[in-house]
Formats: sequence, structure tokens, C-alpha cells
Amino acid sequence: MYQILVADAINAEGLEPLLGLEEAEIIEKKTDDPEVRLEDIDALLVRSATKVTEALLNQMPRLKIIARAGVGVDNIDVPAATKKGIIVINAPDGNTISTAEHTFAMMASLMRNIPQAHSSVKNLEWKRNAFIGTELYGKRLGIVGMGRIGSEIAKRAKVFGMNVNVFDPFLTKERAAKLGVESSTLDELLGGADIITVHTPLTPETKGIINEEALKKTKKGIYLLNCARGGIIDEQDLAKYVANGHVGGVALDVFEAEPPGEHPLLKYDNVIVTPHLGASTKEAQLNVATQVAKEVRSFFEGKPVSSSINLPAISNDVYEKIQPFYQISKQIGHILSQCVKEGVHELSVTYSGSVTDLETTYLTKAMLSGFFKNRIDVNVNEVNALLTAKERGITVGEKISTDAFGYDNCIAVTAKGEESAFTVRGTFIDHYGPRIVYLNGFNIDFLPEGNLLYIQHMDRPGVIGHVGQILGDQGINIATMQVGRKKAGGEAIMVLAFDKPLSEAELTSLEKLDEIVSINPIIL
Ligand SMILES: NC(=O)C1=CN([C@@H]2O[C@H](COP(=O)(O)OP(=O)(O)OC[C@H]3O[C@@H](n4cnc5c(N)ncnc54)[C@H](O)[C@@H]3O)[C@@H](O)[C@H]2O)C=CC1
Ligand SMILES: O=C(O)C(=O)COP(=O)(O)O
Repeated sequence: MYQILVADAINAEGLEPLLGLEEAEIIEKKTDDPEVRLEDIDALLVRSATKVTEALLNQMPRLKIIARAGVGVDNIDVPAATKKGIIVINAPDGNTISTAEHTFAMMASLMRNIPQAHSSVKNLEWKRNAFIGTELYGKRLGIVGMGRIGSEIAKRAKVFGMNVNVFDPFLTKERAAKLGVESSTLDELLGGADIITVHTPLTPETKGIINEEALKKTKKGIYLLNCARGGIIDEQDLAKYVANGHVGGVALDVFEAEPPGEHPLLKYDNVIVTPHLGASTKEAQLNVATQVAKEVRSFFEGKPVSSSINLPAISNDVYEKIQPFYQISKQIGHILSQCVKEGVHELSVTYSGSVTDLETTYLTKAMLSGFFKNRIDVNVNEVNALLTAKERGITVGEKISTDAFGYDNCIAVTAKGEESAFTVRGTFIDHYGPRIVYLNGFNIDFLPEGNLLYIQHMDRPGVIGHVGQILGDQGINIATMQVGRKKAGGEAIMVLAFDKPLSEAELTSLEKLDEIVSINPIIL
């Protein structure tokens, strides 16, 4: 008998597909309910409230699948689940419309003081002059994060006659044009917007993306919305800018800690809030519950699941053979995603040598998982890699070549954007390990691991010495250094490895050297 624990409020009608599952018991209780025998649970269904920590997973030795009835999996320790062989699935698009609509409702409420006016009338007041609002029409809306929800917001904003600027480093020009929005840098968006709304996942890159430094660049009277995840707008910095009168108004559906308790922002009249209601509609809840229930049922019936974010879809045998190439493919993708500074619309992989005997599509998917790492909330793996690329408008190509550039095997990946193309080649050498052997036109040879710095420079006497000197003066130890050039005195590159990542100031110190063309940290 499978025991399925539904730990958060998940739509009962949506769970009906599970009722057709023979030998299954559905238990609707919190994970800390004393009546729940965690050690017997096979499937765990949650929303955002239950924190699926490693400690919780340690108490659930039979757990095989975690289903998130919603998008964000930041409440689930996915690496810990993966390590334990637990499949994690979510419902990526079931609540997109509801969240976009809620954001829009918040924006309209904020600009027209609806919550404040509502309370006032309920208190038997009639203060028409106290609630003069601002039109949305003609205003510039800045959208940070142009994925499923951001795109739906943009569509609605345009119908309201708003101008839309978006910042999403992973948005291609083609997709921006298709959506009819203007792509801009974060600084341009900050400086030009009347209203800013964030729709990224919470990642190390997006945490505090709107902080004091960013708020300083916004227009006085700026309106800010966060209906994505608490922390994308830094709450302490925001409170400071509301207190000093710079911010015109704030709408929050999410908080760094939920519920927020006695929060400094709650005392301001121009801060309106909802208790994480973005996905709380009948439709969205039915959608997400049905999606995950169908998936859990498929899983227990031994059928493939389609919205898994961590399922290795290969047998152990094949997995072992493929493992070394799997890792280098992933690293190549991750290097490309950090080196290409514009939206990518094409990723083409060429396999040559002994690797062509293997199932290369797994490797292409591994490369994509490395490419998408840290860009989207969902852990992209071999199960969802191609779908994710397709959703993002990225064409993925695979070719076999006879030229392995003198190596036993070679995996070459070219990423193409509007303005540039960047190629990385890697190989796996038995008893030696993975090596990157070509980077953006230069032959080189380095281990794709740790904190790297890729420097493009002119091949002049003393450059390497100067770099060493500048870093040495700051007490920074260079662990390894590899160099490559096309011809004497021309363009050259170096790849350095460090024990820890360099700070912004340390990177800037190197930029002062005349011979240096560009500096790019790569963290693997
Ligand atoms: N309030 C609520 O109830 C809900 C909140 N959410 C939150 O909204 C988030 C977005 O959801 P979707 O649009 O479905 O996800 P998505 O994955 O389709 O879109 C996220 C977008 O953010 C972009 N992005 C990633 N890093 C970025 C960066 N550093 N700067 C700018 N853009 C960046 C990605 O390229 C992507 O286009 C979810 O991760 C979730 O946390 C989602 C549903 C309901
Ligand atoms: O889907 C998401 O990411 C959400 O934030 C919705 O959260 P909820 O399921 O309403 O707790």
C-alpha cells in the first residue's frame, strides 16, 4: 500500500486522479502531525508552506517522489532529494495566469489606493480627496524576469496602454520582439520605470537584485511590486526607502519569512500586502493539483513522468558509461552560460571520437542542464532539458563529426546569440579527467572545476607577470594558470583558478591593465 501524504492545502478535486491508484492511501496532514508516520510515506505533496528540508527527508526513508503543486521549489531541498534518489516534480504553468492577474490586481490597487479607501469607508469615513490615485495608462512598467508570468504581465500592461521595459539577461531579442517589449539593462529599467515588478525565481543572482543600490537609481515616487518570492526586493533596504519618502508605494504578496510577523514595512499606509495569494484561485489550484496528481499516479504505475525536475532517465549501466562525459557536458554548458553575455537562440553540439558510441542525447541534455543552471527556478535535468530550451526559444542541434582534434573524444558546443557566437570544446581523458581544450577561438587546457577567471588580453611581454603581481599584492593565491594564443603578439587568453571567488574590487584591480581586453569569472 502506497502512503501519499498531502501536507499542504491542495485542491481535493484535483487529487482525484490519485483515487484511481490501486493500493494507495491518501493522508491529509502536516508533516509534524504526531499521527503521521513519516517513515512509511512514499509520496509527499506540498505547496509553499511545508519546508522539505534534508532533516525532514532523513525521516522519510521510503519517500520516492515529492510533488510541488505550484512552481517555486525553493521550499524543497532538491539537491538533498536528488542525492537520495527522490524524484521532485512540480506544476510549472498551472498558476501562471492567476499569478499574473493577482500582480495586476495589486498594481491597480496600489495606484488607486483601493485597500486604504476600502478600510476608510468601512470605518464610516468618506474622504474622497485623501485617495487621489495615478493612472496606469502611459506609465512605464519595468518587468524584471520575463518568463511565463512576466510575459503574461507584459501582455496585460500593453492592453492598459502602458510602456513595457523588461530586464531578463536570458531573453533573446527575437522573443522580446515577439512579445512586443523593449529589452533593457537593469540600470535602464531602474532609471526609466514608474512601476517595477519582479518575476524571477529566488536564486543567488536574484536575491536582493532590487537593493539599496538599485533603489537609488529609481525615480522618486517609484512603485514596486513583488509577487514572486520574498527577498528578490531586499526588505530592509525597501523599508529604508519607504521611510525616506523616495518610494511612492509598494505591493507585496510574498515575504522573506512567511508569515512576516511584526514587519517594518507593514506600518506604512502606502505599502499594501496579501498573504502569498498569487496562485490562490480555484482554477490555478485545480490545475496544479490535477497536474501533480496525474504525475504521481503515472509514477506509481511505472510510467514516465514529464514534469520531473531531477529524474535520471537512464539505467544504471548506461549511466556509469556516460558519467564522465555527462559531467564535462554539464560543465561546458555552465561555462557557456557564464561567458555569453546576451540571449542565446541556438546551442549546437558536435560529438567526435569515442563519445559518439554513447547515447549523446543524454549528454546534450546534460549540457543544457549546465547552461540553464542558476537561470531558472527549476532544476533542469535530462528529463526537462529540451522542453525548457524549446520554451525559451533556444534551438538545440546535435552533430557527429570525424574530427576529434587529436583527442580520443571531443564535445564541442557553440552558443549563438544575436551579436556573437562562443565555442567551448571539452574532452575526457582516462585516468586524467575532464579538460576544456578550446575556448572562444583559442586552444587551451584546463580543469573545469572551482573558481576560474577567464581573461582575454593582448599577447605582450609582462602581462602574465602584472596579473600575478596585482593579485599577489592583494594576498590572492593563484592555484593554476593556463594560457593560449593564436599568434605571437596578437590576442591571447588566460584561465586562472583560485581557492575562492574574487571580489568585485579584486576583479576591478585587474581591469586597470591596458593589455586586458575582458575579464570573466567562471564558477563551476
Ligand atoms: N506569488 C505566488 O503565489 C507565485 C509566485 N511564483 C514565483 O514566480 C516566479 C516566476 O515564475 P515563472 O514566470 O513561472 O518562472 P519562469 O521560470 O518561467 O520565469 C523566470 C524568469 O526569470 C528570469 N531570470 C532568471 N534569473 C534572472 C536574473 N538574474 N535577472 C532577471 N531575470 C532572471 C529567467 O530567465 C526566466 O525568464 C517563480 O519562480 C516563483 O517563485 C510563481 C507562482 C505563484
Ligand atoms: O507556485 C508558486 O511558486 C507559488 O508561489 C505558489 O505558492 P502556493 O502554492 O500558493 O503556496
